[in-house]
Amino acid sequence: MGFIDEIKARAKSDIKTIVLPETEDERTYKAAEAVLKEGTAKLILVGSKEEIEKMGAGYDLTGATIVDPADSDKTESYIAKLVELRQKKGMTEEQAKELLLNNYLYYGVMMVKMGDADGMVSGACHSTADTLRPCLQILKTKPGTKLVSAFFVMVVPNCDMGADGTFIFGDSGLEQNPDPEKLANIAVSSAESFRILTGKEPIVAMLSHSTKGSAKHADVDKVVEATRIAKELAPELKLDGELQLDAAIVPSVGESKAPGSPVAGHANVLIFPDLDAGNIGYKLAQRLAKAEAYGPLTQGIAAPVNDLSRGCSAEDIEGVIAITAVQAQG
Ligand SMILES: CC(C)(COP(=O)(O)OP(=O)(O)OC[C@H]1O[C@@H](n2cnc3c(N)ncnc32)[C@H](O)[C@@H]1OP(=O)(O)O)[C@@H](O)C(=O)NCCC(=O)NCCS
Ligand SMILES: CC(=O)OP(=O)(O)O
Repeated sequence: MGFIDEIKARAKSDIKTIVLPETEDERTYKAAEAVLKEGTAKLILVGSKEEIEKMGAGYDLTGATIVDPADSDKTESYIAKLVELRQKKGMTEEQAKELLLNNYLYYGVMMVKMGDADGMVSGACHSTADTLRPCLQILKTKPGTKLVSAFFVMVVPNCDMGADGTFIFGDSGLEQNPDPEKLANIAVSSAESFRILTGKEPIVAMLSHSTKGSAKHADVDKVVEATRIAKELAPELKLDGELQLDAAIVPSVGESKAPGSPVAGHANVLIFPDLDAGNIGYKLAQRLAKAEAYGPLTQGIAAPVNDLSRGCSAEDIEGVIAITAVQAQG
């Protein structure tokens, strides 16, 4: 069974409720129909009832719950809770009401916060910043974590590298220019996400344009320092750096450029030095190697809320809903 089929089977074993707030986008309905048919999650569609009826007319949405913030009896309590949570940031009742009635992403996040849903998937027609900001503001980090970061699960066809073609790429969605400490945290969290989602041992490469001192630059120093911190944070992890991409995933190149490294040539978790590299890297693999790309998935956040690329397909949304449901199983 491939990665996403295994995830769907896991999702079906303990069904969770996922909110979809992008009811203005056709892909939401196509994905919702597929998820409901397959039974990977229960769904809540948030939006204007008239719009959902109109846009969803051609789809079988049997079993989905439709919540219109304008007439839901929960809206008042969400407004009060949002004011309580964001009062220190100057949020007034009018502002909370305006946000919750007009921005369905905020409404969806409040449903998760209040325990009325287990997770949320959004981002097909909102930028990552607009999708993740409400999640970060309202849900915050999970206990014991200081940093939320984002990763993609990449499934490369006909590939014997990584875990039979499956990789995690982090951070490819959120942290723009992580310092060494943040980069180390991204590495440790990404390793944990790999273990949770694939059930396999993570082998983590801290990527750079240099392998073991082959180039000198402050950017290389950053990755070397991040590697040191990550090893301190998680000494049991198979993690090494700094490694170039070929040294990280191609066994023969790994042996010649980084002999003796426990990671070189075998990495399945790729940690990029910054968001330029991570975001460009995942799109290269997706578009040129035709890899399946699920994400940006968040880690370190208090509840499972996941983003999408605006370039995603309905099938990508369907996959991310199943992954979110599995994350919600804890
Ligand atoms: C997500 C993003 C908007 C957060 O940026 P920001 O400028 O810090 O936004 P804000 O200052 O409004 O932060 C919102 C809240 O999230 C918190 N936050 C931001 N980044 C965080 C992180 N990585 N981990 C935990 N909390 C974080 C802030 O502390 C703030 O909390 P507060 O409002 O309670 O004080 C920003 O990191 C971003 O734009 N990233 C790039 C996204 C992108 O375009 N990716 C490429 C496509 S995938
Ligand atoms: C992940 C990503 O790049 O998102 P978008 O394409 O929406 O900017």
